[in-house]
Parts: sequence; structure tokens; C-alpha cells
Amino acid sequence: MSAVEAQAKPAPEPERLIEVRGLLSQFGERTIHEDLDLDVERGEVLGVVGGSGTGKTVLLNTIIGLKEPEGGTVKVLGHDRADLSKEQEADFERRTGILFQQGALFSSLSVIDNVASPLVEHTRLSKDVIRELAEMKIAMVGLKPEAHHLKPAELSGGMRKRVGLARALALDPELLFLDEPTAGLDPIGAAAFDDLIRQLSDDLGLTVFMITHDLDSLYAITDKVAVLADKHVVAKAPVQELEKSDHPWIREYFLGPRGRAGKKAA
Ligand SMILES: Nc1ncnc2c1ncn2[C@@H]1O[C@H](COP(=O)(O)OP(=O)(O)OP(=O)(O)O)[C@@H](O)[C@H]1O
Repeated sequence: MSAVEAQAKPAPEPERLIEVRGLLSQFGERTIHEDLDLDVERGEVLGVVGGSGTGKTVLLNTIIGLKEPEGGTVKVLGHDRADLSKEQEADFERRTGILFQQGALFSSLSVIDNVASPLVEHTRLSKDVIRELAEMKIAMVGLKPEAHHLKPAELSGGMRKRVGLARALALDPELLFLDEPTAGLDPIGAAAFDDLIRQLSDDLGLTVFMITHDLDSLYAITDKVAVLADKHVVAKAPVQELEKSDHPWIREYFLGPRGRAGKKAA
């Protein structure tokens, strides 16, 4: 290959979309993460579990850049977060969708305007095209056109989650972050939401980082599960493998009374 050809060839896309090494996260004197390593591979649906307060949301916030780490490195889409240029940060935002725990919808905007907002912010598409794309995403998450003009306060919890998901998908991301997507949904609504996420990740080849307490979700949709305990990731494996773990928290989680219920439901 000539030097010119080598120059013209774009850099290969990383297969590891997230790479966290030796992460240290602190709030004042309190250490939340210490020596935490985690990889998320392209195409993987990763569940992230751990007891309350183990720092799952802090980890998510660190990966997406809402929190600066106190130590260690966080690479996203092949780049070290600490050295991201403005363009690389914008590129990460465009290629990433996030569904926050409470949906984080704009309360004064209608459903369609909420879903359209990332397209307005990150593209120069015409109003008509943006509207069309937003309508497509709303249909994709199983909402009817009648919902387009409703405000978030007029929606059920399940509908709000779907709108949040449609907005997270607005820019056709390759990486989707979900913070407890089924929290607050009844079991039937939660199962339908699980199916939707799995279907979308299969159809669109999405890589998913999903924080959850919901065992049914882990069995239904994840390829692997990362377990946060003792300030770091103590295991990352398919659920069936985790069931055999000796770690006390993992044993309790998968094999305790709620664990068995989750397994039976699968
Ligand atoms: N901005 C902040 N300032 C100080 N402490 C914080 C801040 N954000 C989070 N924490 C602390 O960090 C710890 C981890 O919080 P985090 O929300 O990540 O837990 P979690 O594992 O997501 O918990 P849960 O499952 O209950 O949602 C908690 O003890 C929390 O009080």
C-alpha cells in the first residue's frame, strides 16, 4: 500500500465502544469506584447491576462525560475522554442515545417536539424532514400518531419511557444508554419494554449499556451482565454464568428468593 493510500484509508472503527481502566470516582472523602475496569463491545447488550448506591449511575455519568473521574481512563468510541476535542464530543453525542431514569422529557414540549429536539440541535435538516423522522421514531417505539401533540404530563409512565426511547433513537445512535428503563412500569409494561429494546438492538445493531434492578430484563435481553460491588466490576458474564458465581452479592441476587422468581419467569 502506498503512503497516499494509507493516508486515505479511514481509521478502523473500534470494536470496543467503551473502555474504562482503573477508574477512581470520589465525592469529597467518599470513594465510589476504585480500580474499576469495564469494556463494552460493539453490538453487545450489557446489563449493569449492583446494590443501591454502588455507583451505577455515577459510572454512566462518567462514561457520557457528565462527571469527571478522579483517576483512571475512560475511552469512548476509541478516544480518551480526557482528550476529546469539541468535534469528537459532538460526534459522541450524535452517535449516542440516552434514556434517563425519569425520561427527562421537556415538560413544555409536545411528544413530537421532544423527539425532534436532538435532530433540531444536531442536524441542519428541514423542519418537514425532522418532523417526518420524529414521526418514524414515535411509530418505531409503538406509539400512535394521536400521541404526537400530547405533553409529557398527559402520558402514562410507560408512554413517557417510550417517548424518551424515541428521542434517544432520534439520531440513529450506535450506542444506547438506559438507566433503569423498566423502573416504575407494571410487569406487563416492563416485559413489553424489554421486548422493544431487544427488538431494536437486534434490528439496528445497537450496543446497549443498561442499568437495571430488574432480573427479568437481564434474562430477557442482555448478552452479558456487569456486576458492581466492592467499588468495582467484580464480574462481567452472561447471566447463566453469573448464577454459578461464588461472590456473596451475586449469589444472593441470582439465587435468593427474588432471583429464583426471575429465573422461573425467563
Ligand atoms: N453529585 C453527587 N454528590 C455527592 N454524592 C453523590 C453524587 N452523585 C452520587 N453520589 C453518591 O454516589 C453513590 C452512588 O450513587 P449512584 O446514583 O451512582 O448509585 P446507584 O448504584 O445508581 O444506585 P441506585 O441503584 O440506588 O440508583 C451514592 O452514595 C450517592 O449518594
